[in-house]
Formats: sequence, C-alpha cells, structure tokens
Amino acid sequence: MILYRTQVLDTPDDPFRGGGLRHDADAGILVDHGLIVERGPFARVRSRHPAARVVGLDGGLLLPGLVDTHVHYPQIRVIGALGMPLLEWLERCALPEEARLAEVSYARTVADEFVTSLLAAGTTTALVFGSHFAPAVDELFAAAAHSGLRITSGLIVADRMLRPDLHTTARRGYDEGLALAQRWHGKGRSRYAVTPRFALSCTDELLASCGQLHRDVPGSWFTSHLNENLIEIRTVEQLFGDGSYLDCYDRHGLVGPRSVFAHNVHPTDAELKRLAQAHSSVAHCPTSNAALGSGLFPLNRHLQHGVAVALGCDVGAGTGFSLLKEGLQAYLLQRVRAEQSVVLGPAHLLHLATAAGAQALGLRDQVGDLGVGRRFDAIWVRPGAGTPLDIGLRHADGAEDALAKVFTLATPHDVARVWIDGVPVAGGAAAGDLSGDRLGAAG
Ligand SMILES: Nc1nc2[nH]cnc2c(=O)[nH]1
Ligand SMILES: [Zn+2]
Repeated sequence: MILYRTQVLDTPDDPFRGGGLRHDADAGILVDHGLIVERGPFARVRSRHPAARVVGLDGGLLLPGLVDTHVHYPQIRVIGALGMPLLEWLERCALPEEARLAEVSYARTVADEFVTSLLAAGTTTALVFGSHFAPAVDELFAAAAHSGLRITSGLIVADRMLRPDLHTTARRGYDEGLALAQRWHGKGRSRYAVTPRFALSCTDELLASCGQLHRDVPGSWFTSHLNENLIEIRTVEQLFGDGSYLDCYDRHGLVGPRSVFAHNVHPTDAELKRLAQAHSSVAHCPTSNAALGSGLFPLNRHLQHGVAVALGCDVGAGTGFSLLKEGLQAYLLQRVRAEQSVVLGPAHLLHLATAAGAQALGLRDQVGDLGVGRRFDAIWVRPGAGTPLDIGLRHADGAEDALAKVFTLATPHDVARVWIDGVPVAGGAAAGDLSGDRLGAAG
C-alpha cells in the first residue's frame, strides 16, 4: 500500500448541477493495488495506517487523470495545418496521412508516438478514432495495452466520398470490426467502439452494418462525427434526402447511452432533444472547432436540453493533446459568445476534462475523481521552478484560483507524473525521487 501525501482537487459532484470543487490542502490518499481505499486529512490516514509507505508529492497539485472523448490516432503528424475548413483539411492533410497507415510498420511507430503523447499530456482514458486499416488498429490497441492507457477504439469505416484506398464494404467492415472486437474488447482496459467516419462518407448499407456490429458486440461503444461544419451538414442532407444528420445514425440503432458524437456545433433542437432522451454524449472539441472555423459550440443549448457534454482534443484538427488547453479554449469560446455564453469556472473545466468524460464513456464508477472506491488514475501537475505557473500557484488565492491558473498556464511539460491503476506510466525528471513509486511498479 502507498499513502500519497498531496494537495488534491477533484469534482465528484457535477458543478453544472450544483456541485463544486473538492479540495484537500494536505490529503492522504491510500492506494492498494491501484484502488483508492482511504482518503482524508494526511495526519488521520497516517495514524490509521502507520505501516503504509508514504510518498510525498510536494508542491503543485494532484488531479484525476484526464479523460479525452475524441482524438484521432493517425493524425498526430498533421497537427498544425491551419487555415482550412473541414472538408478541404480532410482531403489535403488528414486523409493522405491516414492512408499511410496501410503500412503496418508505419502504423506501429505512429501508435507509439500517439500513446506516448496522450499520456504525457495527462490523459489516462480516451475514446480514440482508430484507423481505416485493421492491422493499424491492432497496433493501437497493442501500444495502449503495453502502456496501460484505458482505451476505447475501433476500425474506422467509410464507403464513399473519401480516397478509394480508405473505402471498405459493409461486409468487410463488419467482419474486420468483429475480429478486432474479439481480439480486444473487454481485454484489460481495452474496449471496442464501432466507428463510421461520418455520415457523409457512409452509405445506408454501411451504417446498417455498423448497427449490426454494435448489437453483436455486447457492451461495445459507438462514436462518429455530427453537425461539425455547415457545408458538411448540407452535403449529408443532400445525400440522405430526408431527416436530420442525427437521423442517419438513429435509423440504425446507433443513438443510445453508449454513443459519443464529436462536435455537434450546429444541432437542431430536435436533435438535442433526441440526444438527451437517448442519454448519448457529445464530445466538445474547442480548439478543433476554432482551427477549422467550424463554429461556436452552443453549450447553453446542450445544457438546456440536458445533453451530456465532455471534452475532446480532436488531434489532428485540434491543436495538441492537452485537455487542460481544451478546457481553457472552451472557457475562452464561451466568453466570446456574448449573451449566449455559459460562464465556465475552474470547477466546470475540471469536471468537463475528468468526470464528464468518464461518465460519457460509462466508466464513472471507476475513474473521474479521486474518491474512495475509484482506481488511482491521477496526474501530478508540478511546474518547473520560476515558471509563470509556479509563480501563480505559489501566490494563488485559494484552490479555485490555483486551478484556474493550471487551466490557463499548464502544458504537458508541467505534468510531472501520471498514474493509471496506481502505476506510474509517464513523467520523469521533473518528478524527482519518489522512492518506491517507480515507473512500471505496481502501486
Ligand atoms: N475534425 C474532424 N472531423 C471529421 N469528420 C470526418 N472526419 C473527421 C476528422 O478526421 N476530423
Ligand atoms: Zn474528429
């Protein structure tokens, strides 16, 4: 057992529903085989467990591991292509790179780069858009399993409107998806997600095969894109004729409590109503929406309709892996929405980046906060001495202020250590000597 002594912040109760920030300035968190078994003032927990090994996390603060509900594994190398709207960016930047993952050795290198970057940013759980190539999806699951990342992912399918080398058929997509699910779904921390790229690139027949696969793999997840860009939406309407964008998925049983839709920047009220009724979730990806000029996410309307919202970095349209940056961008975006804005405080941002994501992925009983009974998925934010974040934290006016500074100033360089299930999986030099708590050691 390890007893961590630290300052800890989390949001067990939803700040959008009256909850707030939970803060312990000198907490003791007792971890046994990756499970948090006790939490309280350090002195009290220590006195009850005098034999536990104490690991002091001095300076900085401990947060729950970040949960990313929308990120593309094959796109790490195309981050930063600015100045294009969605469809042009896909054609010129994203899809040529995605085609390169046909080569397994290339995919393996990219998978390693991807998983390493996610963990370094403090993301411990992610819903990941996989690849159009099944062997490349195997590489992703293998890299995630090796690293410890909690991952939900799957084969991307499309059968029109992309490059022909990224197209599949309903039969092949089903068969390859089923085989991947049999290899990875429910193995360790991995789960399978049925993943049509977006309705624009999928015929009804392909989406029907997705519905079949979702039903045939019990406990599988579903994810796709929705209502991201006005030209995309108009094209989907022309292709499908009747009904809304969401209807394209709904017709095939793909709108339910295990469905996560990325973006939803331009929803109708009827779509929001249906998403809420189905207990589906929306992955809000604010840096991507800004970079592609997709629009201003209507958080107020999602909240009014009771639609669950979490955060996604949407690499590579998004500008990096940090969900702290996504939180800041979500905040800034709301500031410019004028009278339609939702003013987000630091507790809202932390909730969106942790518990809300865990909820969207059906993992809230395991992760999302650092209370008793949760797995110890955590990040230690400890900036280098003399950096603006270090100065800000030392002069912070209370916990909310400290957390606001983290969202404003922290980068992956400030994530000194990352644990999943009590095992350190990332962080190094900045973490100093945590005797008995080494990378790869069981907690
Ligand atoms: N942002 C984004 N939107 C998409 N819609 C379909 N594919 C993509 C993608 O790769 N990125
Ligand atoms: Zn995306």
